[in-house]
Amino acid sequence: MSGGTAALIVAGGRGTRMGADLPKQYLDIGGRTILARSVSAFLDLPDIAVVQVVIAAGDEALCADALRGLNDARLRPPVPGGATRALSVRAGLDALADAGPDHVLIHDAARPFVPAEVILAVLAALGDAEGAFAALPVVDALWRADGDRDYAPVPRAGLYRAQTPQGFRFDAIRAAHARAPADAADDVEVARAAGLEVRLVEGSEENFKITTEADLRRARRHLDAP
Ligand SMILES: Nc1ccn([C@@H]2O[C@H](COP(=O)(O)OP(=O)(O)OP(=O)(O)O)[C@@H](O)[C@H]2O)c(=O)n1
Ligand SMILES: C[C@](O)(CO)[C@H](O)COP(=O)(O)O
Repeated sequence: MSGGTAALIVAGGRGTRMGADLPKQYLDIGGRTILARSVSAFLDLPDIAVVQVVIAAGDEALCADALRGLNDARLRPPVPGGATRALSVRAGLDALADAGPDHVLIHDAARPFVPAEVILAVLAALGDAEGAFAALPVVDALWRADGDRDYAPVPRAGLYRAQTPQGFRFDAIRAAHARAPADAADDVEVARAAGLEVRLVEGSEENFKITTEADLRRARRHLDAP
């Protein structure tokens, strides 16, 4: 493959905040794993030419079980990530280099309900920007708390909650990640530090990240919703 758009699904975390017996991306929701749902969201789109999953070293059997039945030539064998999300992204970008994509959409495996329209909106924005990401405005009052008695209001005007996918020109984000700190919060931070122009596009409340057990209950309710 040369050109086109790659999807990079980061699944190298341990899910410590979930506190489950398995890393959260391998948990089943409604008969499919979180990882399989996230990967399928991109395989369902003909716009995606190749999908690369990044896992923690040693998770190969868990990943194979999680993705069993996903027989799509665009899905590459998983590669090992790193100790942080940024290092996992870097490993995934390096693994994609031989495919030579024009663009890459970087997505958390922990966001299994990403709507196609959000993915396509990020992809469309890459038509005339070096990067684009899904985000939602903060709509609740924000407080900075120190314990349950000492807190102060935080102005929320102009604040957004970043989601994924976060999409970029492939060569630009790969070069940026090669120089990025291992603790970069997300790929927008890496891109902007490298001077890339990154657009914000509307995300979705359906595109929530499964982080804690409460999110797992929310996800199961989401599937039952009419
Ligand atoms: N070293 C890491 C850490 C995180 N991730 C991925 O980045 C996404 C967002 O990270 P997060 O929700 O924080 O997942 P975990 O790191 O697994 O969660 P926790 O912080 O609770 O351990 C997840 O799909 C996770 O698998 C990754 O690929 N490599
Ligand atoms: C990248 C991200 O999804 C943007 O909101 C989020 O930062 C990933 O979760 P983490 O807990 O920060 O690893």
